[in-house]
Amino acid sequence: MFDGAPDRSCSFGMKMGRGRTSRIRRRKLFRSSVSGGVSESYKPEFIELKKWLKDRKFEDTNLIPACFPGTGRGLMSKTSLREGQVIISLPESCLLTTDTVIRSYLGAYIAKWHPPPSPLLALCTFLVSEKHAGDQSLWKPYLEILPKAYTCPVCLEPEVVNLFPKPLKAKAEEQRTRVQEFFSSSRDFFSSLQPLFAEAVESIFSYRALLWAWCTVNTRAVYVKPRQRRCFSAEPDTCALAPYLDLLNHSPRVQVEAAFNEETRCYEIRTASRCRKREEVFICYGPHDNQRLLLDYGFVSVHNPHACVYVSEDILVKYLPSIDKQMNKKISILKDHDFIENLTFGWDGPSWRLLTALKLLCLAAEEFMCWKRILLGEVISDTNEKTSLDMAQKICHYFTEETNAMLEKISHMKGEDVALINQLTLVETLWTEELKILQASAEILSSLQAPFR
Ligand SMILES: C[S@@+](CC[C@H](N)C(=O)[O-])C[C@H]1O[C@@H](n2cnc3c(N)ncnc32)[C@H](O)[C@@H]1O
Repeated sequence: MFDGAPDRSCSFGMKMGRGRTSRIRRRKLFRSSVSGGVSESYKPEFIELKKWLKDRKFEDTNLIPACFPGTGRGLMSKTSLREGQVIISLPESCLLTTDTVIRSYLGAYIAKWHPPPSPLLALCTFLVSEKHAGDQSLWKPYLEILPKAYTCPVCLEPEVVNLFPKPLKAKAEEQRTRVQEFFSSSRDFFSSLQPLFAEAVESIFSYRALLWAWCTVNTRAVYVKPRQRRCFSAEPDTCALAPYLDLLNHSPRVQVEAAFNEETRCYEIRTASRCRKREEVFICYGPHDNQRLLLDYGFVSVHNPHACVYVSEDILVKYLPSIDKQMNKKISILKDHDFIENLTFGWDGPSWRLLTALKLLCLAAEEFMCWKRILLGEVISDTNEKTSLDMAQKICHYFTEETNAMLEKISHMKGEDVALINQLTLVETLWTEELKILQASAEILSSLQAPFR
């Protein structure tokens, strides 16, 4: 979670916008938010968790667990929350870190294992082992509220991953390979733990169990200051599981500050957004687009201002005149100047990067020497402006057709395979959001094209 999780850099400690405009914008956003949450604090698992937290000196006065129509399980405000208020302050004793693992019965096994295990492996091993311990586990109340299954791409059926937009599909396949390698490279370490268990370790540390633990850390861990310990490999040791606090869902529209406070020795979250009583309280996991949210957290955010549609090199080339003798040169200029990736359509139309790449690709032979001016954002000619906008519109149209075809295919599959309905709905939401972006982009492009007609 929150960008401290494996493979991610931290963006959870973002600064809040402090000006008048951002305050007004936040208020407006806040007013339009929906709630309708139903409290879940009466549920036995939350009563147990509350007791467990209280024993560790944490009592929450601001929030209660609840279920919300759009986002599922999350936290709801008990009272109205002010801008700048600390909404949660979780004592160090509640955090599950590699320190917890080292202090446990696993510590001696980690210390003697070569090559040293990664901090991620230590956390995952602890989660699997404690889950296996059941009633005997000191962490049981926390383990009980963790999801039983996840929706990160690695957990989805291959036929569903196959329906992803191309760039996401490639990343999803990488994710699957990475988790499989994580499992196969950890098996010897798991075997070394056999003296701790009555059952065969293979049945405890199965692929399924490790996958569950990997997803738990990947979707829920908060970022803590890196530690360096010789008993671990060199990978960053920056993840901590933060029971209860990890029930907070993501909204791209809120801003928070979150960090471990060295003075209070608590992990604290301060919100920059006001929140009325009984509203869902959100934090922001980072300014992620929907493909990234699906890859890292297994969900899609509707109306996400950071959502976009990616245009890859092959699509660019597909729409260029095949007779352009300078095409290869143009592509290599784009590559050399880092203009071949992250070309997108967003809610505001084609990104500046996409339009710049298209302008360069559309340069007429006699304009070619001006390519540097294009990269600096200059206008070269009306013809160049027009042809690049026309090409953007064609690409947008191509994506719209592709998206409609995918939505039709998904709708058909939903009728055919009821068991896959939730997974299919997830990918359908992604495509539906992409379609809305493309429709907005097509309109903006039409208005940009108008002066050239
Ligand atoms: C840190 S947990 C948040 C609590 C989680 N909803 C739960 O019930 O345990 C992160 C996970 O919550 C879900 N989630 C977070 N924000 C969401 C949102 N805006 N809409 C839908 N699901 C969301 C995703 O499954 C994500 O992997």
